[in-house]
Amino acid sequence: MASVRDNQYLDHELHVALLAVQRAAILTKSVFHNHAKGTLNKSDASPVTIGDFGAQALIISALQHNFPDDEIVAEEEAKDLRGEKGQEVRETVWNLVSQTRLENKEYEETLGGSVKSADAMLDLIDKGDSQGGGKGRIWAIDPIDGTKGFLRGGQYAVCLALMIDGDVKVGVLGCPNLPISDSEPLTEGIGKDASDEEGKFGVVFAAKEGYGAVSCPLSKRGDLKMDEINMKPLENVADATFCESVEAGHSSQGDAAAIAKKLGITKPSVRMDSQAKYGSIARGAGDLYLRLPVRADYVEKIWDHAAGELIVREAGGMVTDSEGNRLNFKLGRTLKENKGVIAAPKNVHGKVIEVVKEVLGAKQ
Ligand SMILES: Nc1ncnc2c1ncn2[C@@H]1O[C@H](COP(=O)(O)O)[C@@H](OP(=O)(O)O)[C@H]1O
Ligand SMILES: [Mg+2]
Ligand SMILES: [Mg+2]
Ligand SMILES: [Mg+2]
Repeated sequence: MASVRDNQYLDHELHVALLAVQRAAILTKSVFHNHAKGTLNKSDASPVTIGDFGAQALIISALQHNFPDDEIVAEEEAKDLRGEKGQEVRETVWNLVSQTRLENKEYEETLGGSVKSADAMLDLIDKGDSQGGGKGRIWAIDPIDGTKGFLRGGQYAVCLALMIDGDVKVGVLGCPNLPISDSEPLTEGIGKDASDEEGKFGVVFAAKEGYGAVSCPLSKRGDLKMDEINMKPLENVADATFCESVEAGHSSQGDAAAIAKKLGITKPSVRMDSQAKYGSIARGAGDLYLRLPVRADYVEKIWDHAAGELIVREAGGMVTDSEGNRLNFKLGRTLKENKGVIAAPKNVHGKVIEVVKEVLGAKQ
């Protein structure tokens, strides 16, 4: 198979996305270790931190520099950082954004260098307000996915995807707290080699549609030494390790346990925040990702899935909703046609969906 690296189609996009995610991950890592996280509560009562704002500003700055005509759907907005009320948080975020750069100067130039001012930073954050849809080039950004994990010291991911006419073409996930090595077992917390070592920390996963998936250590320089990754072959679904959200409010852990039992799975679930779940199964550290609706009225957001979905598919897996339908990224900022997410190796995906339908159907 052609690899992510050996074809020029969308190569600049992939390169910029990889560098932008690495730079943003340097910022989030520094917040994770050195700062009060400056948590605010959003209107839906979910948290957002200075790390989320700073990472979004840096990623959008890099995209605007390289692809000024592209649209951007990003999770956060700058409203709470504006005016007198927002001054303190704004200044903290600005400090972070103005100080964070890749150590490799050439790479930093590729990203367009620093943001010019605090006001420019706020405007960049608000450039992520596209309504999305099925036409043209649209980037989806989740600057910190798994904010609750980030606050708890668990897993989180910096997520960036490019959609063209509603199809995900490029996906990048920076996971600063996952083990660097693809052969480490599935982990809930910080991997033993995830700490700084020659400027390396955690892992970045990437995929380009039709060209496979890769992983590479995150590094302060922005170096890109990529290895191909693949889902682990799984002959018997009963032997699977499955992962799910740490947050019971995001995915029904009771339904997942019932599904696992019916599939004959005996290993306990690995609970992990964020799209690190997609990256982990794509590199064969686990087999299944089950995300089962808790509330009928919740609609999944495109930035929570776009990058991870492509990475799992390109690593040889299949990703659908709980009814077996592909995720539809063409409908705006949300996946309004889909409920839940089931990611699995292709050969067992049908069996898993059958059991998911039985278990969810029996509740109605
Ligand atoms: N009721 C709900 N059901 C499913 N997902 C939810 C949810 N409420 C919030 N989320 C999403 O779950 C994401 C985290 O997923 P996970 O549980 O896999 O770590 C959050 O992303 P953010 O942390 O970017 O806000 C948020 O968008
Ligand atoms: Mg959020
Ligand atoms: Mg998210
Ligand atoms: Mg987020």
